[in-house]
Amino acid sequence: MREIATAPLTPDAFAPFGDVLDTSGAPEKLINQGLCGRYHDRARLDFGGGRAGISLFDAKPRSLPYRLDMVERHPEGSQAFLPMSEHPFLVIVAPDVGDRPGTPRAFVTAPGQGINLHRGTWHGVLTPLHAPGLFAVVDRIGDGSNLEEHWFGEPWMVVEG
Ligand SMILES: NC(=O)N[C@@H](O)C(=O)O
Ligand code: NI
Repeated sequence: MREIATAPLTPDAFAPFGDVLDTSGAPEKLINQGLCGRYHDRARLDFGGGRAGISLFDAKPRSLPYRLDMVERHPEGSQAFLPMSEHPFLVIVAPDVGDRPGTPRAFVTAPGQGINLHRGTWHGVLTPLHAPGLFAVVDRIGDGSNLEEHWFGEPWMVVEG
Protein backbone atom coordinates (compact mmCIF):
# COMPACT_ATOMS: atom_id res chain seq x y z
CA MET A 1 0.00 0.00 0.00
CA ARG A 2 1.25 3.48 -0.82
CA GLU A 3 2.60 5.30 2.24
CA ILE A 4 2.78 8.80 3.65
CA ALA A 5 5.36 9.59 6.37
CA THR A 6 4.39 12.02 9.10
CA ALA A 7 6.28 15.28 9.64
CA PRO A 8 6.17 17.77 12.48
CA LEU A 9 3.55 20.50 12.02
CA THR A 10 5.07 23.90 11.20
CA PRO A 11 3.37 27.14 10.14
CA ASP A 12 5.34 27.29 6.89
CA ALA A 13 4.59 23.72 5.85
CA PHE A 14 0.91 24.13 6.78
CA ALA A 15 0.49 27.59 5.21
CA PRO A 16 -1.10 26.34 1.94
CA PHE A 17 -3.73 24.47 3.98
CA GLY A 18 -4.44 26.54 7.06
CA ASP A 19 -3.14 28.20 10.21
CA VAL A 20 -1.19 26.71 13.12
CA LEU A 21 -2.42 27.96 16.49
CA ASP A 22 0.13 27.99 19.27
CA THR A 23 1.92 30.30 21.65
CA SER A 24 5.30 30.19 19.97
CA GLY A 25 7.11 33.53 19.95
CA ALA A 26 6.00 36.63 21.76
CA PRO A 27 2.31 37.51 22.09
CA GLU A 28 1.04 40.48 20.11
CA LYS A 29 -0.44 41.98 23.26
CA LEU A 30 0.00 41.77 27.01
CA ILE A 31 -3.39 42.21 28.68
CA ASN A 32 -4.98 41.86 32.11
CA GLN A 33 -2.38 44.04 33.86
CA GLY A 34 0.39 42.21 32.09
CA LEU A 35 -0.67 38.83 33.44
CA CYS A 36 -1.86 37.40 30.14
CA GLY A 37 -0.29 37.21 26.70
CA ARG A 38 -2.82 37.62 23.86
CA TYR A 39 -1.73 35.78 20.70
CA HIS A 40 -3.99 37.95 18.64
CA ASP A 41 -6.07 37.09 15.57
CA ARG A 42 -4.02 34.07 14.51
CA ALA A 43 -6.43 32.38 12.10
CA ARG A 44 -8.28 33.17 8.86
CA LEU A 45 -11.88 32.23 9.64
CA ASP A 46 -14.61 32.03 7.02
CA PHE A 47 -18.25 31.09 7.53
CA GLY A 48 -19.54 31.73 4.03
CA GLY A 49 -23.09 33.00 4.56
CA GLY A 50 -23.57 30.96 7.70
CA ARG A 51 -22.50 31.80 11.22
CA ALA A 52 -19.65 30.75 13.49
CA GLY A 53 -20.31 27.88 15.85
CA ILE A 54 -18.35 26.20 18.60
CA SER A 55 -18.89 22.46 19.00
CA LEU A 56 -17.11 19.88 21.14
CA PHE A 57 -15.82 16.70 19.48
CA ASP A 58 -15.11 13.60 21.57
CA ALA A 59 -13.21 11.49 19.01
CA LYS A 60 -11.83 7.97 19.38
CA PRO A 61 -8.01 7.90 19.38
CA ARG A 62 -6.28 6.19 16.46
CA SER A 63 -2.72 4.95 16.14
CA LEU A 64 0.02 4.83 13.54
CA PRO A 65 0.24 3.25 11.05
CA TYR A 66 -3.11 4.74 10.08
CA ARG A 67 -5.13 3.73 7.03
CA LEU A 68 -6.44 6.74 5.13
CA ASP A 69 -9.40 5.90 2.94
CA MET A 70 -11.00 9.32 2.56
CA VAL A 71 -10.43 13.03 2.75
CA GLU A 72 -13.15 15.67 2.85
CA ARG A 73 -13.53 19.40 2.44
CA HIS A 74 -15.94 22.11 3.51
CA PRO A 75 -16.59 24.38 0.51
CA GLU A 76 -18.49 26.95 2.58
CA GLY A 77 -16.24 27.53 5.53
CA SER A 78 -13.11 27.08 7.59
CA GLN A 79 -12.80 24.53 10.41
CA ALA A 80 -10.61 24.93 13.50
CA PHE A 81 -9.63 22.09 15.84
CA LEU A 82 -8.47 23.19 19.29
CA PRO A 83 -7.35 20.32 21.52
CA MET A 84 -8.60 20.35 25.11
CA SER A 85 -5.63 18.26 26.18
CA GLU A 86 -1.87 18.54 25.70
CA HIS A 87 -1.71 15.49 23.46
CA PRO A 88 -0.41 15.67 19.88
CA PHE A 89 -2.86 14.69 17.12
CA LEU A 90 -2.60 13.68 13.48
CA VAL A 91 -3.43 16.25 10.80
CA ILE A 92 -3.84 15.06 7.23
CA VAL A 93 -4.33 17.54 4.40
CA ALA A 94 -4.03 17.43 0.61
CA PRO A 95 -3.65 20.01 -2.15
CA ASP A 96 -6.50 20.48 -4.60
CA VAL A 97 -5.51 19.23 -8.05
CA GLY A 98 -8.24 19.76 -10.64
CA ASP A 99 -10.97 19.66 -8.01
CA ARG A 100 -9.65 16.38 -6.53
CA PRO A 101 -7.16 15.83 -3.71
CA GLY A 102 -3.53 15.48 -4.68
CA THR A 103 -0.94 13.59 -2.64
CA PRO A 104 -1.84 13.89 1.03
CA ARG A 105 0.51 15.32 3.66
CA ALA A 106 0.52 14.06 7.25
CA PHE A 107 1.58 16.18 10.21
CA VAL A 108 1.80 15.50 13.92
CA THR A 109 1.10 18.51 16.12
CA ALA A 110 3.24 19.55 19.03
CA PRO A 111 1.51 19.32 22.42
CA GLY A 112 -1.04 22.13 22.74
CA GLN A 113 -1.01 23.13 19.09
CA GLY A 114 -4.34 23.63 17.31
CA ILE A 115 -5.12 24.13 13.64
CA ASN A 116 -7.53 26.08 11.49
CA LEU A 117 -8.27 24.55 8.08
CA HIS A 118 -8.95 27.18 5.46
CA ARG A 119 -12.23 27.03 3.55
CA GLY A 120 -12.21 24.20 1.02
CA THR A 121 -9.02 22.49 2.22
CA TRP A 122 -8.99 18.72 1.68
CA HIS A 123 -8.38 17.03 5.03
CA GLY A 124 -8.69 13.81 6.96
CA VAL A 125 -11.29 13.77 9.69
CA LEU A 126 -10.26 14.69 13.20
CA THR A 127 -7.66 12.09 14.26
CA PRO A 128 -6.52 12.08 17.88
CA LEU A 129 -3.55 9.87 18.74
CA HIS A 130 -4.17 9.77 22.48
CA ALA A 131 -7.17 9.79 24.82
CA PRO A 132 -8.99 12.01 25.55
CA GLY A 133 -9.78 12.95 21.97
CA LEU A 134 -11.58 16.08 23.21
CA PHE A 135 -11.53 19.12 20.95
CA ALA A 136 -13.31 22.42 20.61
CA VAL A 137 -14.22 22.91 16.96
CA VAL A 138 -14.99 26.30 15.41
CA ASP A 139 -16.73 25.98 12.07
CA ARG A 140 -19.69 27.08 9.98
CA ILE A 141 -23.25 26.58 11.14
CA GLY A 142 -25.63 27.11 8.26
CA ASP A 143 -27.69 25.67 5.44
CA GLY A 144 -26.52 22.76 3.33
CA SER A 145 -24.12 19.95 4.20
CA ASN A 146 -20.95 21.98 3.58
CA LEU A 147 -19.23 18.63 3.13
CA GLU A 148 -17.61 16.99 0.12
CA GLU A 149 -15.91 13.59 0.54
CA HIS A 150 -13.33 11.94 -1.70
CA TRP A 151 -12.81 8.20 -1.22
CA PHE A 152 -9.48 7.02 -2.56
CA GLY A 153 -9.52 4.16 -5.05
CA GLU A 154 -6.41 2.89 -3.29
CA PRO A 155 -6.00 3.77 0.40
CA TRP A 156 -2.89 5.42 1.83
CA MET A 157 -1.01 4.15 4.89
CA VAL A 158 0.21 6.93 7.18
CA VAL A 159 3.41 5.81 8.89
CA GLU A 160 5.63 7.46 11.48
CA GLY A 161 8.17 9.73 9.80
N1 LIG B 1 -18.00 16.18 9.99
C1 LIG B 1 -17.49 16.89 10.98
O1 LIG B 1 -18.15 17.64 11.68
N2 LIG B 1 -16.15 16.76 11.21
C2 LIG B 1 -15.30 16.64 10.09
O2 LIG B 1 -15.53 17.75 9.25
C3 LIG B 1 -13.88 16.60 10.51
O3 LIG B 1 -13.05 17.28 9.84
O4 LIG B 1 -13.60 15.87 11.48
NI1 NI C 1 -13.82 18.55 8.47
